[in-house]
Amino acid sequence: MTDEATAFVPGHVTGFFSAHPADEPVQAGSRGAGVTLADGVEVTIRRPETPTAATTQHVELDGETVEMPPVERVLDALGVDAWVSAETSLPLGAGFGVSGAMALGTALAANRVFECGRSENELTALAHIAEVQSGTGLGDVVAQARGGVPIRLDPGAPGYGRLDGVPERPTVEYVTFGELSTEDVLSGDTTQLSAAGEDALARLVREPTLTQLMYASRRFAREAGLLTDEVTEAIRAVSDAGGEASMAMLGRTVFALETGLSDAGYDAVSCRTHPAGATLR
Ligand SMILES: Nc1ncnc2c1ncn2[C@@H]1O[C@H](COP(=O)(O)OP(=O)(O)O)[C@@H](O)[C@H]1O
Ligand SMILES: CC(C)(COP(=O)(O)O)[C@@H](O)C(=O)O
Repeated sequence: MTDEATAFVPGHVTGFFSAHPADEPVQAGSRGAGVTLADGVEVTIRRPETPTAATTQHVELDGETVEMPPVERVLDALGVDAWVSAETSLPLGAGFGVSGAMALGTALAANRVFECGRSENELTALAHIAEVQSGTGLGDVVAQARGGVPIRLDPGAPGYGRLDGVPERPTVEYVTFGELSTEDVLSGDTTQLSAAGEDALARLVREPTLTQLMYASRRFAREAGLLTDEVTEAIRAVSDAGGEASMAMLGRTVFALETGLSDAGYDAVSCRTHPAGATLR
């Protein structure tokens, strides 16, 4: 038995997606594609020192207490009380899948500390359901559990969702101009956005390459009406400098292949694709 465990979950930038609600959250989710990042989230789970109500569900991110509904849902689903502390270099709420990473990392680490006896698919499903029920994500968790450049062909947790991938592991750069509330977008009318997402997926399935991923993502961002001025300007500057960039969903963030953003004069963060899924340290 151990009193502490730590899991690493890669960040995940979605290039395009379509929303697929379902009566059962395990079957709900998104179709789409994106890139998992070696810049991720380390989630540590500890048994509460004094098991009182005030301390049992305590979530910290980079030393600050945060409200993180998906994490609390995961702990409730496992029937455990824990202290959760996470560290990341990624900005929260800006399209990097931080909430999904915290949910999946919590599931993996709590399973070890409290000896819940769940399998990887069961833990991925718990985190996926928690994100869907919280309205903070639809497809990040299953993408983060896979790693690489995931293509989400069918929505849902393992056993329902179906994934493939672009067989490349690019270095990407990213720059963020701020948050975009996932909850607000997903709780609105996603009809137009999802139609654009389905078109983008059909393109990528026909041509599963990085160039097509970036082209389909740019087209999606425009057709979904999600572009902001600074994002549009950065994408255009990367294109003018001969690179390929698009908007990270859902955030006021731009990601580009290789050195596209720095070549266009932006002070960007460079990051490798994460080749595998989430893992316990
Ligand atoms: N300072 C913060 N900024 C944005 N979200 C925050 C913050 N603190 C806590 N949260 C919670 O984190 C979650 C962010 O989820 P989401 O918008 O999907 O971002 P991400 O792309 O990082 O997953 C939301 O549940 C939100 O309530
Ligand atoms: C794009 C989004 C719906 C939200 O992503 P984030 O804002 O990073 O939580 C993601 O969960 C997906 O289904 O692809």
